[in-house]
Amino acid sequence: MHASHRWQFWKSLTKLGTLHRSRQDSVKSGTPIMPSVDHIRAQESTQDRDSGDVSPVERLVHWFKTNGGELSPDVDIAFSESSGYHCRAKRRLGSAVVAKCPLSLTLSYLNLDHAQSIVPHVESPLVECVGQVPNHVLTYLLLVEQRRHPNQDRMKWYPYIACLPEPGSMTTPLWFDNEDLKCLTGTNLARETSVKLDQLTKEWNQANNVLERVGVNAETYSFEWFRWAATIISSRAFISTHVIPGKDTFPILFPVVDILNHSPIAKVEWDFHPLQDFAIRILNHDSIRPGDELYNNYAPKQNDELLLGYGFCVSDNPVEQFAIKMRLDPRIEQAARSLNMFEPNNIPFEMDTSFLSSDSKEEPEYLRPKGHPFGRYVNRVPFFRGIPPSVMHMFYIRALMNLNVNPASVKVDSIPPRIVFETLLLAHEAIQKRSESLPLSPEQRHTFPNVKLKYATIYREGQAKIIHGIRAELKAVIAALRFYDGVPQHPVIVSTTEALARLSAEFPSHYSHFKSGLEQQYGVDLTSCTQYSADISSLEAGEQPAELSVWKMLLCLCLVLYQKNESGTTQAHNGPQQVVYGWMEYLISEHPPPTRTADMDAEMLQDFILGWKENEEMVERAYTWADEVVNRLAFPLDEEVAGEDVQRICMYLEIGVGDDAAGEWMYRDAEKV
Ligand SMILES: C[S@@+](CC[C@H](N)C(=O)[O-])C[C@H]1O[C@@H](n2cnc3c(N)ncnc32)[C@H](O)[C@@H]1O
Repeated sequence: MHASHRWQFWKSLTKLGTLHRSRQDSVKSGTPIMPSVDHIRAQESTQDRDSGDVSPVERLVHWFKTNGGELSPDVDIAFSESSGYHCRAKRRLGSAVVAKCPLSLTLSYLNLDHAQSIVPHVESPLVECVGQVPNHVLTYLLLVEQRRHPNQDRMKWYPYIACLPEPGSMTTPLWFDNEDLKCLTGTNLARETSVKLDQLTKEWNQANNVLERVGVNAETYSFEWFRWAATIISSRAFISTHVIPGKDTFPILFPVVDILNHSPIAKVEWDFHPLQDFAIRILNHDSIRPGDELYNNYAPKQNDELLLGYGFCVSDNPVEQFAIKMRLDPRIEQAARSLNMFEPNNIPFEMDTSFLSSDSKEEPEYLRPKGHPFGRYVNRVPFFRGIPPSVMHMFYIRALMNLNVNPASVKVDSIPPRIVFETLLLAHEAIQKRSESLPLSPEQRHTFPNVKLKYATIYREGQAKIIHGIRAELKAVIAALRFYDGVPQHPVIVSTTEALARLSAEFPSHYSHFKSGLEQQYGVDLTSCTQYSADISSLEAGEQPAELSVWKMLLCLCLVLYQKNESGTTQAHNGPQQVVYGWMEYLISEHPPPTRTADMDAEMLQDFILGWKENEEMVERAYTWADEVVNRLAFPLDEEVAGEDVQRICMYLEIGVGDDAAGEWMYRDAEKV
């Protein structure tokens, strides 16, 4: 089979579960029929080779070979606590084929279907259930029957079943107790586990109804054993497609071929001969040394799939991604559609538009960390490349809504920086929120109370690393724009602290008046910037942060100063810098001043705006504008002031309009913004 074929096959392989870490029989219903793990291991290790006793694995190999299976003479099947059964090279491999299993030894529902002649029939009361329960459920029932039959050693697959892991050693989340499940809190698997358990319960109930109807004793098929069979299938079954073409796909067990463990870097080939057999070949068999473990490659699987299906995870899994589900409110989506925002020519950032034609509601979407082997998403804006296009498109739509921008007025090949910035804020806010339920662990743990917790922790921490990595990437851009000191030369994010510093430098007398207004109205002192920052961020005005109101006053004053300068009645103290005027020019272009005034607290204005009386009408109009601008464009930013975490209210401000360099920050890598 060619590599691409193999990849496809693996991709569609059914999901699987766990191994025989400790094969004690945890099933409550009486004495275990099969030997316990300790018993097996005792047999595997202390076997007296001359006594004629046969260990379970020897019995398996004997059964396999005498029934047409092939196992390379250069390999051994070994058992260890950490790897369960696995395959090792005894010596250099003479051939690429490790094991080949004939179709006649496979186990699936098909063995119960006496109308077919592809695989041998088994005699069982379950034959009555064919066509009455889904095929995969019938396979679970057959497995349970084989495992729990009173004369199990006379059953067709006894040597194989005797080497399968027991319920007590299952480590998929279907076997997690409440303590173990806590470790999944905040991860996507928390929900998927409960969905899967619900589905299994439903299937079990339906199977019970059918068993009762056809007169099969349902006691054998307890939920515990049903769940065991489902885990065996998810952790080691293949799909039938390539070996039994022309039939609907179903899970099928290939004894012995399924004994190889997974390595994401193993180079293997799956060699299917339709209606005959299936062999596993090691492509680099020449480089295998005696004693090496021989691995299969279950395909590039993420840890959620590995944990849920197989009960283990790979540390630093190179293909790990973070599944996200984010949807627009259906009414917003409908409105956006009617504005043609789902047309390929309206997709921003040069993103791939294929998501428009796929049913994105069905397909999982993933955040991808830097250096991911699948590559990242195409996006003109480097720091958006870890986020899937459909999700970025959603943030973009919401950004236009927030800014009240008509999509028809935006050229998607030159999106204004303020829109990109709003999109960035929304993306950061959403990712930040999602990441809060998955905090990064302060230190790496090395010991765990049980295997389930070990793998759940590897999964959880891998997920946390990705979402916090993406969050940090976005945050770094915001942080790089955040401005604290000096004279800004480019777009910046400022709080009122820095904006007031500019006012002080450029309009000292207006600043002094404003400063006393702050003291009078809020009791905050501007003599120390740090003290002011800490005080203002802890104050509320009405139900809102007081800093919002300060911004309104400040922008009102700045607009008045700007308009008076325009009309030639005032000039900035510090002449050429005039950052304040540049900011006003930019804000006016974003939000033109209104022609009417709204209600306001005139007395309050008086405290902040020097010369308010003489320019009453102008000030009131300026305040109306400032109120709208702040409500639309100001945003909260969490940061540390004097060792405390506080929330500042900030503005993104460019200096003037038509500055071609204003959007440079959007196309630089996050670290270089
Ligand atoms: C197809 S079986 C492989 C044979 C298995 N070791 C056994 O004892 O039967 C898949 C199971 O092996 C275990 N396994 C496979 N690869 C593993 C790995 N890299 N690390 C830990 N366990 C692994 C998991 O329990 C998984 O559910």
